[in-house]
Amino acid sequence: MGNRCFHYFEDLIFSSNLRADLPTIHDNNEDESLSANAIWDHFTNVMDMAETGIQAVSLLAYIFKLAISSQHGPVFVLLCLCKPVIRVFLWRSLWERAHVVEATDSSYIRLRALKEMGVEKYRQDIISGNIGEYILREHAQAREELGETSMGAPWQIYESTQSFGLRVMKDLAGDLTMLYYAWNAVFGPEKFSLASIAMLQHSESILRRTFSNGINQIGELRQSMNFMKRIYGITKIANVVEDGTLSYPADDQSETAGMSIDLRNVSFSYPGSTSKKALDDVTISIKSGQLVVLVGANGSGKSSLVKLLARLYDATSGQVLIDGQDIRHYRLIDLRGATASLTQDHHLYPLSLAENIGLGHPSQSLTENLVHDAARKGGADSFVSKLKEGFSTVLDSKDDQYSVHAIDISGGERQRVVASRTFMRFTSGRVKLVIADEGSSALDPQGEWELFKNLREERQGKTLVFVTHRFGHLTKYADLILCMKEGRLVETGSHEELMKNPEGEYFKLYDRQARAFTTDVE
Ligand SMILES: Nc1ncnc2c1ncn2[C@@H]1O[C@H](COP(=O)(O)OP(=O)(O)OP(=O)(O)O)[C@@H](O)[C@H]1O
Repeated sequence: MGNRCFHYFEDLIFSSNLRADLPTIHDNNEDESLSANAIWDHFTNVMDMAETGIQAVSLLAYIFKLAISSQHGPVFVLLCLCKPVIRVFLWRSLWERAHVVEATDSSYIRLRALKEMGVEKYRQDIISGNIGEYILREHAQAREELGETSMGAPWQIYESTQSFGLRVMKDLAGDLTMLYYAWNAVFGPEKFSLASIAMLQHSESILRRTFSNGINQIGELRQSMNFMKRIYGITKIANVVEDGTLSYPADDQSETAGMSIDLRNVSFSYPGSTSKKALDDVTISIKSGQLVVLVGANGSGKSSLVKLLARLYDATSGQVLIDGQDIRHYRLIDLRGATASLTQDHHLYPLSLAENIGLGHPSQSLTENLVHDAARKGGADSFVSKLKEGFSTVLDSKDDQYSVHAIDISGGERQRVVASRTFMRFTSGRVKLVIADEGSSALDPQGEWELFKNLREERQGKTLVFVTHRFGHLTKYADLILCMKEGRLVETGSHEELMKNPEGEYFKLYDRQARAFTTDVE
């Protein structure tokens, strides 16, 4: 039963995660804490609390009966309950109110950041940079600066801020039964037998403990119930990027045409971003079948632009038109099927290399000759064939604690596998837009040259949009070069046209790169 519940929660989270798009993940990132383990813990908490509740009611009935039979009546029962009841009313929990927790203490923030550097991800940099001592020193200093400030959880800190008077009142309420015994001992000793005092005291202390436990758990109960509610909430979260209804490509569209793209006054800010816009009033027209190259300094908005084309995000304002229609009107499944993207952010899946390539076209992922052909075009075949298990090799998944493989490949080899996946995608015959965002950044010059050559050979019926910092391979073949600066489109044209303006951004970027090879001047 436990296992089945656990798997049910696990599958629910897994399918919701797979369904969510990027802005939705951003908006709901608090739900990273949502795991089947956590839910199972909360579920068992609720069960424990129900048990405590039943215990408390039974004990109360028992004490009531005892008190009546020993002639102390309901007054004594009321006194017993005073403390727990007062605690209920004075209970102060952060979970009772909507709250946002933000750390503002700079020493606290620094201490947390330094602690974070203890994880494996930073080991190599810390060892090779020889900065272990530095981190320890800074950590000690931040700890000292933090002084007595609590590092506790926000809800604990909140509970401890209750006024002194109220806390004293809560404590005094616990001594009322003792006062009752004392009063009776002095003014009516005949009412008590030693046996009845012992029994009442014993039952009272059990009742108090049970109530205290229950009350301590009230905050947890709320937290647990809210947590459990969230699991059902995540299945209902609608994606921010809404689906459209139009098929793509439209039936009347030529089978052989690539995607045409128009951006009209497009501005874009990332969800939650308070800094400047990633794209600011960009207007672009890309014709069907063109080879377009996007250039610009770091942070100029190139990747953001191609993310809008892949509809990973929607523009904040303005319009993106695909073949004359608003991109939001098309069915997402069609648009994504018509787009092949190759970026430096792509990862390999913890599956075999064959599947890693084959998943470019999932329904043909096991078709060996297609996979091998894609691997050849992506430049992965030569290194894969040298691996002992060839295309069946499963790479070591660093996140899998039970993984016993020790096989890993270089950054450039990974990029070749991802590029092969893109060539595999072409075999669907549905691709009309190819986006390559620095997808060759880790390749050696020969590999990069071959990749671009192979991509150009596949360009029939496709529009190609490349993002690059390296001029040469691509810019000389470009039908259109778009030059970005600080989120704005500052220049467009062919290489020859743009090179005619020595004051232009493109000329400066090109010139700086060319001079690196011809002079020693910085
Ligand atoms: N996920 C994100 N959340 C918030 N801001 C982002 C995010 N990604 C990028 N930005 C910001 O958006 C702006 C444009 O970034 P973008 O990645 O589009 O630039 P780029 O031209 O591709 O840069 P690079 O050449 O370094 O890859 C930058 O100011 C960047 O800091």
